[in-house]
Amino acid sequence: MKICIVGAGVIGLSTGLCIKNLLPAARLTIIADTFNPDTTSDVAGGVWEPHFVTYPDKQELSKWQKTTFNYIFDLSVRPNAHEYGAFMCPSLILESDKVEKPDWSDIVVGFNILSKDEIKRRTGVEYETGWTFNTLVLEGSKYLPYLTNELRKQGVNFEKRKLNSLEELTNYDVIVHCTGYGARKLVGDDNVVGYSGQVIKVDALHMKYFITSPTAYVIPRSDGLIMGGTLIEGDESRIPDEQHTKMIYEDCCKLLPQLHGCKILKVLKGIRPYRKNGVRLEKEVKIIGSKKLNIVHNYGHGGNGVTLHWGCALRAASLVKEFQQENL
Ligand SMILES: Cc1cc2nc3c(=O)[nH]c(=O)nc-3n(C[C@H](O)[C@H](O)[C@H](O)COP(=O)(O)OP(=O)(O)OC[C@H]3O[C@@H](n4cnc5c(N)ncnc54)[C@H](O)[C@@H]3O)c2cc1C
Repeated sequence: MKICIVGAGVIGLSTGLCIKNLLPAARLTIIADTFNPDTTSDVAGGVWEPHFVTYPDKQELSKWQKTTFNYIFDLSVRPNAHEYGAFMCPSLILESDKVEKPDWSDIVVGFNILSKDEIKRRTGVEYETGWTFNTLVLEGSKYLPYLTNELRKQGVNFEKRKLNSLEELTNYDVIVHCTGYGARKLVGDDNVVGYSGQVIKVDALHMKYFITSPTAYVIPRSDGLIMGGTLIEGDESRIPDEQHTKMIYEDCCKLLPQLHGCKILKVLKGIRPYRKNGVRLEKEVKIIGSKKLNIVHNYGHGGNGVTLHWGCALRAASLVKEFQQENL
C-alpha cells in the first residue's frame, strides 16, 4: 500500500507514526513545503490546554483530548523524557470574567478553583476566575525531531515540495491530508481561518510555571521561557512584528515583574489553523478522470494541535486502514 501524507507539522508527523504502528508494511512518503523548525507546530506553546475548541461530537473530542493527555503523560515519565520535550507543568489560569469550570478539568491533574481572595493574595491583582492544576508541555523543538527520526528509522521518505492540488498525487493508494492552515488554499476550504500568533523566547530559566492572564502568558521551556502572545484573525504573515515583540515583553513583565531584564533569544510567529465547524477528520473519495483519490483529512486544529494530535492521529490511521480493508 502506497500512502502519502501531505504536511510535516505535529499533525502530519504524528499521523505518520500512528500509520506505521498500525500498518508496518505500508510504504509511506511525507510531502511538505516546510519542515521542522519552520512549521507553525514549531511555534506552538506546546501546552495541553483546550482553547476555543469546537467539534460537533463532544464525546469524540473529549476522547481525543484524553488520549493525547495520557500519551504525553506517558512520554513525560520515561527516563529519556527530555528527548521528547515532554514534562508536567504547574499551571495557573486567570480570567477577568466569571468562567464556568471547564469540561476538561477532570483530565488534568489536581484541578482547583481559587477564591477571589486567594487570587488577589497570590497575584496582587483582582480577577474573577482563577484555576490551578498540573498539565503537560510538549516542546516542538524536541518532539518534532523525535517524530522525524522515528519515521526515518522506519524507512519513511521525505519530500520537500509545495503542492497546488491533491490531484498531483494520483499515484498513491491513500493520501492523508494534514496541511493545517495550508488547507484553505490546497483544498479550497473557506471554513479554515488563520489566527496568527507571535511569541518570544527569553532566557528566564528559573520560571517553571505556565501562567496565562487575559493580556499575557508564559510557558516554560527546558532552555528558556516562552512569552506570549498575539492572536490576530486573518493575518497570514509569518514575519514577526517589532511592535508586537515590545508589547508581549512589557505585558509579560507586568504580569510577572521578576521577568524584567531577561534577554530575548528568539521571536517566533505561526498561523493557528482554526476551522469554523471544528477539526476535519474524515474520509473523502474523489474521482479524477479514470483515477480515484482516497483521502483522509486531518486538519483545522486551531490553537489545539498539540492538545489533540495523538487522539486525532490514531483516528486518522484507523481511517487509512478502513480504505485498505475496503479495497481488499
Ligand atoms: C503562538 C502559538 C501558540 C500555540 N500554542 C499552542 C499550545 O500551547 N497548545 C496547542 O495545543 N496548540 C498550540 N498552538 C496551535 C498549534 O501550533 C497548531 O494547532 C498546530 O501546529 C497545527 O499543526 P499542523 O500540523 O496542522 O499545522 P502546521 O504545523 O502548520 O503544519 C502544516 C504542514 O503542511 C505543510 N503544507 C501546507 N500547505 C502545503 C502545500 N500546499 N504543499 C505542501 N505542504 C504544505 C506545511 O509546510 C507544514 O509542513 C499554538 C499556535 C501558535 C501560533
